[in-house]
Amino acid sequence: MKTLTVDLGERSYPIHIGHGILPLLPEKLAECGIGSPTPLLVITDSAVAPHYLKPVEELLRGAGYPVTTSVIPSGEASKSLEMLDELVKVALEAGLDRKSVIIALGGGVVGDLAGFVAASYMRGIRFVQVPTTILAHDSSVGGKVAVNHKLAKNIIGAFHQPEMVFYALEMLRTLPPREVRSGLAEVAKHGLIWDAAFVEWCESNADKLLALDPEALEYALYTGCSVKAQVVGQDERENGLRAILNLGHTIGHALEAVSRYELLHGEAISIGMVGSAKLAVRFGRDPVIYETTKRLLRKLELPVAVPSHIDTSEVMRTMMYDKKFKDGRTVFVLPEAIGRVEIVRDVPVAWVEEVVEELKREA
Ligand SMILES: NC(=O)c1ccc[n+]([C@@H]2O[C@H](COP(=O)([O-])OP(=O)(O)OC[C@H]3O[C@@H](n4cnc5c(N)ncnc54)[C@H](O)[C@@H]3O)[C@@H](O)[C@H]2O)c1
Ligand SMILES: O=C(O)C(=O)C[C@@H](O)[C@H](O)[C@H](O)COP(=O)(O)O
Ligand SMILES: [Zn+2]
Repeated sequence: MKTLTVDLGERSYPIHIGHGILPLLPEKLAECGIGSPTPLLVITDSAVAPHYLKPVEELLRGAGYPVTTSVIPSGEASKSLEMLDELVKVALEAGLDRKSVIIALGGGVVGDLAGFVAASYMRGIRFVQVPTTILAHDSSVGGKVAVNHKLAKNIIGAFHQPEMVFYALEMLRTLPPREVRSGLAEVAKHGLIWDAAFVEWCESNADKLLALDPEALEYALYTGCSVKAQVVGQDERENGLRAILNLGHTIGHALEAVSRYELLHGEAISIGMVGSAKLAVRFGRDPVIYETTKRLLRKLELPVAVPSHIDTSEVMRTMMYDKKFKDGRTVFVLPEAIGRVEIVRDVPVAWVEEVVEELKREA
């Protein structure tokens, strides 16, 4: 097992990562100040529960924790105010108080939702991330928790850091192949924003990653978590640097919403990252950036074009709700080289629209 730290002063926390570490969960909980008999509410989803809820529950009960469980429907639709309401009811009926702890056992949907329940229940209780997807190497770190509004993704949320991230990689074995690919988009993103050598490594090891080779996966997820931890450690609340983690997300979030979440998060972000590379080339950056980005994402078997049925004007309208846009002015994260990005203001809306159209023609 390896351990990283998200360095945030009194809100610092460990990320434990490794294969076969699940049995260590109670011990690691106790180490971060959540000793038994702290009451726990384990929130998970309907696709994760059949594999992992019972073992996790047995482990925790065996260590003396009183455990309540709640299983939400799997899928993005669960990141909603209705589900928040439902989980608050569960928490109240279980008698959770301000000393209780929520355990988010699942992917980014469970993590974002359960984290937001933790951020808002009784004005904030502690929570722990137990990620079960590749994508969640990103979502479980950094404390962005949220639900969606029908007009915009992640628009109702908070910054609420977990007490610990416990990443037992043996749980990734049951991931459907499409979810494996989707998660690899955020792995690629961490390379593209921060580490050119890691981008090269991902390209050379794409086959191993897609086949869930344990060693390759552990290296990639450790590296991805470490990039995220470094960025969040320098800018917890996205006053500057942290915005780089949004590479591909301005176009990507709009595509996700307009596709009614038919496109998975990583798929939409993959297309968005190709769009950002195209925009960078329009600003005079080296076309090699675009070619490398696209080649890497293709190697990871991710989509690199906008599905032809997506309506460009709806994408443009939805994009205007982006949290980075201020006073109607566009703000984009664009690559300036492989492994390095810049924040660019006032990207002409016409260029963005043309790029989305180009990406559609390439479908
Ligand atoms: N907070 C953040 O910083 C952040 C970062 C990136 C993404 N996100 C959010 O994360 C969400 C996407 O996360 P995701 O891709 O993990 O999606 P997800 O949570 O929906 O999980 C993907 C699918 O895999 C299933 N699943 C999860 N773990 C499994 C396992 N081990 N075995 C079998 N099936 C499993 C889930 O039930 C679901 O059907 C989006 O809502 C996105 O906005 C948040
Ligand atoms: O942690 C961050 O900061 C990120 O931007 C990570 C993204 O991968 C993630 O999708 C995040 O939820 C996007 O945040 P948002 O503030 O643009 O909704
Ligand atoms: Zn993301």
